[in-house]
Amino acid sequence: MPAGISVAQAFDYIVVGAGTAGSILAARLAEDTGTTVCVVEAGPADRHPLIHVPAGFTRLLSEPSVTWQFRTEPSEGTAGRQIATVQGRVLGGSGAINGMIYVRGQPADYDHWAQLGNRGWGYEDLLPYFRRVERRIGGGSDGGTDEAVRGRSGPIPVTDMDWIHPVSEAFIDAAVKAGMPRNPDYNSGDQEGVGYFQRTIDRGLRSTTAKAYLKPAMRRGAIRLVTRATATAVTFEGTRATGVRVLRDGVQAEETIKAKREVILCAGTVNTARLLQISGIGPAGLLRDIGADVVADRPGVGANLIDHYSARLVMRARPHVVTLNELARGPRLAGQILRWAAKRPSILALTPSQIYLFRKSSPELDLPDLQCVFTPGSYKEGQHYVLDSYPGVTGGAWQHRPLSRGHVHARSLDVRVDPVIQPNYLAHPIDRQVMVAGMNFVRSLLHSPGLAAYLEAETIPGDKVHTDDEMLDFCRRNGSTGYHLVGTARMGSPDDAMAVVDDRLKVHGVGALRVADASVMPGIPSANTHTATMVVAEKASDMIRER
Ligand SMILES: Cc1cc2nc3c(=O)[nH]c(=O)nc-3n(C[C@H](O)[C@H](O)[C@H](O)COP(=O)(O)OP(=O)(O)OC[C@H]3O[C@@H](n4cnc5c(N)ncnc54)[C@H](O)[C@@H]3O)c2cc1C
Repeated sequence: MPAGISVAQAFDYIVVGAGTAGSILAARLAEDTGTTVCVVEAGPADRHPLIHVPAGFTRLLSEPSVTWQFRTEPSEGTAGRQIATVQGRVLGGSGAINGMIYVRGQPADYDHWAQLGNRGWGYEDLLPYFRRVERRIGGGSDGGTDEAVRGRSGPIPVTDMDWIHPVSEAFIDAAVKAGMPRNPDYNSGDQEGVGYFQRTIDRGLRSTTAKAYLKPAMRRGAIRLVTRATATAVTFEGTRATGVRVLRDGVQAEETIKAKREVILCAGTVNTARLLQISGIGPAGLLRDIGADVVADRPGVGANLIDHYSARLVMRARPHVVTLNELARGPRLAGQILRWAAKRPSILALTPSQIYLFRKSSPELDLPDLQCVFTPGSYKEGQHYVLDSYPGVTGGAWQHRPLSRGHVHARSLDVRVDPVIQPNYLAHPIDRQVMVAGMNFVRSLLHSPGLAAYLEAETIPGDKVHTDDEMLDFCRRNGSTGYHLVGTARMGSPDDAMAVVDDRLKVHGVGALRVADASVMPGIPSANTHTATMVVAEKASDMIRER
């Protein structure tokens, strides 16, 4: 780690944020001989051991040394509650603390982006990038992998679930009996069905873009990574971005790093919007309120915030059933640790949910609009990821493509003051309807005859909830973030007043500034958002390198 940042040296590119997207982008840009890249990351290096052990996920969420401990604003959709919407603040970003579930989404998601006028962002355009990211391991000829669609040699390992519980199999059987197809590969372009999630876990360890892209690129040189350094503003000459001001941990004075070609923001959906606003790019009224000099009046900066809102049901399992709740304690846990150390299937290398179900909430629909999940473990009511003291299982649901839209607004020019984050969950009536349909379906599966040998009673929501209105009320009081925030710097054409970047990810109204992270997505994919973010970064790198 350098003792100071040389303000004298200018880099070709400055990448703000060494998260999911920033780590890919910096690595790709540095592939061109002679190109210099400086990466500024607010968080520390990824030395925390729980980053690398998949089961560490639950603990990391409350670990302020590697996270932004953001909270949403109260809203009607959350019955006035605030929700902790933690984001990664460490090398690897949210990808270093996420659930490691690997979902591409539906071709129609990306075709919709293209239909909005974003040239080159349709599914067929993006397929080479989906393939370039991944190293699909397993799923050979009889495992349903279409070699023309999947990638076998990319940096990010994608593996199949290797830890199978009998109650998980019973849940899948129940879904099949209810008419769901068992899908051999939901990442093939045809998502509908039920089965086990694919994961970004390899030989028991989490993969991140920092480990898979950035670190190997740094060993080749040409990248200067500065951790524990928060970008406080983009600097401009007129409307051309010239660099970033940064504040390093424990240092009072800001320093300026200069970019000869471009500044690229990869700070994530919340921080990118806030950084644009405090740098003077955003709705003029908001900029004036926080005291920012207006560089470009772009009303869309911070608008269009989208997230998946999820809720869960819990069933108490019969006393003889050994669920994750029991395996994660005492001598059984010791056994699991030994298995993990020996690289055998273990609960230490699990994703938070193991089973997916992609489903249409109504038969008239063309495509699934719901993601439902199942895991043979359960958490205490009102507490995030604290296991129950009795055997239990959890089912959950969220709507793939919510229509509710929220916003991120800086409260202050000081990056240490958290911004307003208002996702407006369940504000749209269709979102409420689809949420309830998803919960009702999962509930029906949990109570199906095939599961009766394993499960004895519903504990959450339990017998207080019968009607759709009661289920909606339950979701409002108990639902939570999917941690899939996107959209606050959305892509769109110059004549779209609410667009923030164009389809080459250049920020409208200014020069030498791009955004390349989850914030540019105009709509939320029908997926957990890590894969789509990696694809945005891969495509951005080709556009910047004019390839
Ligand atoms: C808890 C959690 C669980 C999730 N689970 C899954 C999952 O299982 N599967 C899935 O597909 N998706 C999942 N996601 C979503 C997925 O991880 C994100 O969509 C994706 O990582 C976003 O990537 P990004 O590059 O936009 O932002 P990030 O990866 O968050 O990177 C942004 C980086 O920029 C840094 N930064 C921010 N502001 C500044 C600043 N001013 N100066 C310097 N650096 C800055 C941050 O510290 C961070 O490292 C999850 C997310 C979370 C938070």
